[in-house]
Amino acid sequence: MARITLDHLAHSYLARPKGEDDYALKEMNHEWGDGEAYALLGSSGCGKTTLLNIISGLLRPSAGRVLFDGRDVTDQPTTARNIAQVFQFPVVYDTMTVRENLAFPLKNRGADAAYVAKRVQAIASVIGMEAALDRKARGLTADAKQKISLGRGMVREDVNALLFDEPLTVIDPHMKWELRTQLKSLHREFGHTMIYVTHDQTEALTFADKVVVMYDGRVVQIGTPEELFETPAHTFVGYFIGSPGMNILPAKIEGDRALINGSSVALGRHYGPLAGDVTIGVRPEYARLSATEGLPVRIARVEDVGRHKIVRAEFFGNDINIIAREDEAIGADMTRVAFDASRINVYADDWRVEGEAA
Ligand SMILES: Nc1ncnc2c1ncn2[C@@H]1O[C@H](COP(=O)(O)OP(=O)(O)OP(=O)(O)O)[C@@H](O)[C@H]1O
Repeated sequence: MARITLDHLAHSYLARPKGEDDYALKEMNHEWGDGEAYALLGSSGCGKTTLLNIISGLLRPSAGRVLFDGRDVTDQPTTARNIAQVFQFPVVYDTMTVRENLAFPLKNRGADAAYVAKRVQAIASVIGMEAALDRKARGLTADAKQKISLGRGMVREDVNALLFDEPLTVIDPHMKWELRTQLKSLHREFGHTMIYVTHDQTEALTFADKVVVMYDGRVVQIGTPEELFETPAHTFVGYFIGSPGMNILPAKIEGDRALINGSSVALGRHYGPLAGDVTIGVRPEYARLSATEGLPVRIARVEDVGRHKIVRAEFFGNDINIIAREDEAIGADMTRVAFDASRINVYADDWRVEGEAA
């Protein structure tokens, strides 16, 4: 397994990039820990696949270096990097049996027969295909073929890293959950460095120790699911993670208070003067309706989603979402919203500002 270093890494698909906008990946410097499971999360076109292809060696970056355990691999082809990859669509040999497909990466490297047999059996059990081991891959469903691809990706124990590019797209929803859980337990067992590309936050949050959130060619935050929830480093993270995402409300900050349309809201921390476009971020979980407390709000509708209710409302001309308990009565007298001061984040030009203890 390897520690992966991205050193002044940047990529443009243009031959002569002029400004920053011409870069699919803006310059980044990161070190990803040996044996950790990372999810690369972001919306379509933010650069996830570009970054994964640079790490795997399918793409040479236009600037910077990639290092595995401190060793420069930037100019090495994929085959020399000793990594396993699983793509969105199945890569299997139709004329081979499931067993032969799973054994292929091991036999290719000259592993001995007893080890291959044992390992194939273990992986077949992880992907739930023990009963189909002697069937030809031809004729299997796309779902089953993708499970074989996942198995082939995981069969070798000696790889530097395991890279997944949206591998569960063709898998049915129930199996998705099961495979994700299996991947996670496999990671615990073998400690592979894993990088998993997805645009699905549930997939990212259940799979990864650390989630790398990308936006517009940049890594905007690397954090645990809890950090992304509690202290999003960028408003995009606040908005993208959570269901619904964080409320972003224009405000003026004065010390330990935010002014919204002239009304004052307590903050958990103290802030110095801020430049740029200033907003506060409040998760719907940390906003509550009240008859007496807080600022005026107008409820537009209430959605009962089973576990809780999502209240869609208007707040000084902005949309705001509030999560209410399932058993909470929402009467006509609920005309105010109050926020949990210690959970409010402050942003200047979309980046989180770290306040001082009040
Ligand atoms: N081969 C290419 N040539 C030119 N531009 C490309 C190429 N591949 C990707 N891009 C551009 O680079 C940017 C990043 O694309 P990339 O595929 O890395 O994003 P992504 O986050 O993986 O998106 P998706 O989830 O849709 O796969 C996009 O603007 C895309 O249009």
